[in-house]
Amino acid sequence: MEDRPEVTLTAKTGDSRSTRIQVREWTVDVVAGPDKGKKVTTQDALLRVGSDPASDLVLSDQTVSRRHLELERTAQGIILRDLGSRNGTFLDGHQVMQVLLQPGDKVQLGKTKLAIKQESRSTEVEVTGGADAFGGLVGTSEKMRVVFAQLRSIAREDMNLLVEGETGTGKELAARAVHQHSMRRHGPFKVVDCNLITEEKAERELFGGLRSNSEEDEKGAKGVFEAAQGGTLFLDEVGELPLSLQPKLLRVLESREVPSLDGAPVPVDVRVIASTHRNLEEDVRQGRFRADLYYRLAVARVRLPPLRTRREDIPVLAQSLLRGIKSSFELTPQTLALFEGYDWPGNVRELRNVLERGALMQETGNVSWLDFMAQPQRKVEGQQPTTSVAALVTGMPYHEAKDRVVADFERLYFAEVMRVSNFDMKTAEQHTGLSMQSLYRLLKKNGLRLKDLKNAEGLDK
Ligand SMILES: Nc1ncnc2c1ncn2[C@@H]1O[C@H](COP(=O)(O)OP(=O)(O)OP(=O)(O)O)[C@@H](O)[C@H]1O
Repeated sequence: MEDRPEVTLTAKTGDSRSTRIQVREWTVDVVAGPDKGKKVTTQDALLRVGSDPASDLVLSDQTVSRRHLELERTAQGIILRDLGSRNGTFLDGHQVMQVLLQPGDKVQLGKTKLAIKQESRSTEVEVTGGADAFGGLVGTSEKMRVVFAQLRSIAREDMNLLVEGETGTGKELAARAVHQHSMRRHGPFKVVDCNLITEEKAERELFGGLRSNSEEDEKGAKGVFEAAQGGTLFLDEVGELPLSLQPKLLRVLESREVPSLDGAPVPVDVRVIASTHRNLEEDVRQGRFRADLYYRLAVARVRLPPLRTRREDIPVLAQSLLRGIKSSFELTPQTLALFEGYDWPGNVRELRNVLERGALMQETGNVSWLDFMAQPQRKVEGQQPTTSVAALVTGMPYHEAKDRVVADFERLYFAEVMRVSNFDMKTAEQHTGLSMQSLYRLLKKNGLRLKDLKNAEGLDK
């Protein structure tokens, strides 16, 4: 780094209603190692480095861990955080876990060396002062207010949008908010989980052209593009769409029509919002995702920041989520401090899950909040597992008690079903008797991701 990183998000002008913010670009250069010459330039506040294809800077260096380190641009400068890498992160030969980078620092990880520098280029973003929500998204941090401003202006245009972010950061909520603030708000909002789109299902479920001979299809089930006519189609986890199907999706996006039963094309008027937790640009470079499709989808791009980089949002989010789960429980300053000190790997979804369980326990029993957080090292040693939720809700009105028990049951049930199904969705489909689509949505609703469940079993290193 030539210059010490300065404050990169600065309120420049503005009154109580509106503020203009300068967002500076910064670059991470690989200056030594197998990926020498590779670089990433970003305006985002967070950049993840590792061999995992979902990283922002993906390294092929075998001595680098999948999730090796992250760099966060803050008002104080750029903070480097090692993410528990196998071979460690070094500055001037000293191993570091978390450090504020100084000008000229070179970061060593495995055989790779990185140089980080702030660019002089910047973009001005107008944010509305005091706006702490957009649609269902809540947040008072500057990072979220920038996101709200971006989403608000994208909603007014009718362009396709790619929403990026880690699991549970609110990508689907952002897509819904854009729909609600767009000219299409009176039209439908349809969701497709691209994880579930197989070759066989694609024609029927996505494009609706070729239909099988089943009775349901005879009745004229439409593909989801037709069903979203006049509205918005949300392609959840678009990076999971098989390569073989990508040209078909591209064709629909380009021609704005889908084939009908009789073969004649039907015009479709749909805005597409896609989401991904992956680094799709890297997938394009690696040939896992078609470049032409990527550019069609990512006409506008918005990145949702992880919760650990905007801890100041936690109190307002927690209050809002508690209202959502109709809990009258009041969070103490101690609990909020505990929440603010935690990293929330599952982001806002994990916060919601912790609040659901924790509020119930605090209202009825007296169990530590630490019990519900995912990071095992934060759990209190020697504490007994919590007793059955059913036993704790008898003092509540019936409907409220039922909702609480069902939520608790679903989480336990699906986590166990996935475990005994060896984390195979097909097997779980048979076990549960649910359709793949319902199973997937129930897993998602309960904050259960296959990857995390496997991780917990030590299967996905
Ligand atoms: N900023 C926010 N304000 C309020 N609630 C939020 C926010 N972000 C996420 N949530 C809540 O967290 C949960 C997860 O959100 P959502 O499903 O939109 O995340 P996602 O990024 O699409 O997750 P995934 O990648 O796992 O599909 C939902 O209950 C949502 O209401």
